[in-house]
Amino acid sequence: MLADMRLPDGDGIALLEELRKHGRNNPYIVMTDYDKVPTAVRSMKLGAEDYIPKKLIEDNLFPLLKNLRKRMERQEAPIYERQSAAFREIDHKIKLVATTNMSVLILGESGTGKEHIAEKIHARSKRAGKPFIAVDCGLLSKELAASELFGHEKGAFTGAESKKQGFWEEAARGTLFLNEIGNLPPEVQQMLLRALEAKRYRPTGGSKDKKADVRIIAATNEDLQAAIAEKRFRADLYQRLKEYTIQIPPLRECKEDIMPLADFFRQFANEEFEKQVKGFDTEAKKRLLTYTWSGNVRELRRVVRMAVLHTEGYTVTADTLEFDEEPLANDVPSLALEKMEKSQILRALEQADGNRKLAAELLGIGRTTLYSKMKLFGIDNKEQDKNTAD
Ligand SMILES: Nc1ncnc2c1ncn2[C@@H]1O[C@H](COP(=O)(O)OP(=O)(O)OP(=O)(O)O)[C@@H](O)[C@H]1O
Repeated sequence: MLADMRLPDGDGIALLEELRKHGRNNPYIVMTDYDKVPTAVRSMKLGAEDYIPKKLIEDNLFPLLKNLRKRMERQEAPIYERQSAAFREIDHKIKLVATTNMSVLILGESGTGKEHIAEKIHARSKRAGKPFIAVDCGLLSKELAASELFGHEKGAFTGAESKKQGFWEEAARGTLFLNEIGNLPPEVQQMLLRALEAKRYRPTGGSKDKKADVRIIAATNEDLQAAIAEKRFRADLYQRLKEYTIQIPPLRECKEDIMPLADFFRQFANEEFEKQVKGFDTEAKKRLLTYTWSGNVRELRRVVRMAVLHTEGYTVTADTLEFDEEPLANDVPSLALEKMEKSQILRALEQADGNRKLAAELLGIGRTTLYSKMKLFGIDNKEQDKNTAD
C-alpha cells in the first residue's frame, strides 16, 4: 500500500495501525512532505516498509517497489525443478561450473529465473555456507554506486557519517550476484574490473586497498555487445565476467515447462487461498501454451495465482486468465494450435531419441495422453524418424 500521511478522515499512521490490527500485513509505504518526515519515521516503527518524501517520488518509488518485489519473491518462492531439455542442459552446466571459482554470466529475459540460477550455483559451490549477496545494479544510484559496492570511510562525502562496508565485503568468501550488470556506471565498471583482476579494491575516501575473496555471478537481460558498441560497457570487463556463460531461454521457447510450472503454481495458490482447484480446462491450457510470456516465469506465476483466486469450481477456465498483454491465442485458429502441438511432440520425441516415456515427461503429460495425441496427429515411428533425420 502507498499511503499519504494526511487523509480526509484520519491519517496514514491510524490506517496502518488499523490494518495491522486486522492482521493485514501488506507492505506499507508512506508518502510524505519533507516537513512530515519525523512522523513518517514514527510510522516505520509501527511496521511501515519505508517512507518517501513526495519530492523524491519519481526517483525513489520505482527502485523501492522493485526491491520490495524481489524480497517478497525470495520469501514466498518455492522453486520447481524444470525438466525441459533446455533446463536439464542448464542444470548440467550449473553442476560443472559451481565448484570452480569462475565468474559466470547469466543471460536471459526478465523473469526467466536468472537470480534463482545464480543461487543454485552458489548453493552447489564450496562457498555454500558463506553469504550470497544479490545486488540489482539498475537500482544503484550513479553517485553512490561505488560506495555501495566497495564501501566508504567516515566523512568520504556529505552524509557519510560513519564508515560503511560495501556489498563486496559483505560477500567475502561467498558469492556476489550482480543483476542488470549493464546498468553499472562506467567508473564502477573500472573498479569492478580491478577488484576481479587484482583482487583488491579501495573504499571511497580510503587510503589503503582492501582484499576480499569474492566470486562474481553477473546477469543481464540486455545485449551487452550492443552496450559495448555504444561505449556504455567496458569490453575488458565483459570478457572477464563471461568466463562461463549460461543462457536462459524465454519461457515461450520452453513450452514443455509451461504446464508443469502452471500446475506447480496452481498447487501453491491452492494452499495460499485454501482452494481445491485441480487443473486447467482445454481452452485454458491452449492459452497458456500459446501465449508469448514476455514476463516469463514471473508472469506465469502471477497469472496462475490470480486464476486460482478467481476460480469457483475445480477447474481453471480461460476467462480467468488475465495476461499482461493481449494474448495472440484468442485469434489462433485451432488448426494452427494443433500444428504447434504436433511440432512440440515431434521435438520432444526427437530430444528423447524416440523414447516415448521420456518424451511424455519432457512435455509434462502422461504417457497415455502422449500416445493418444500421437495417434490423433498421425505421428508414428516412421514419421518421427523422418523428422529426426531432417
Ligand atoms: N523454476 C522456477 N520455479 C518456481 N518459480 C520460479 C522458477 N524460476 C523463476 N521463478 C520465479 O520467477 C520470478 C522471477 O525469477 P528471478 O528473479 O530469478 O528472475 P530474473 O531473471 O532474475 O528476473 P529479473 O531479470 O527481472 O530480475 C521469481 O518469483 C521466481 O521465484
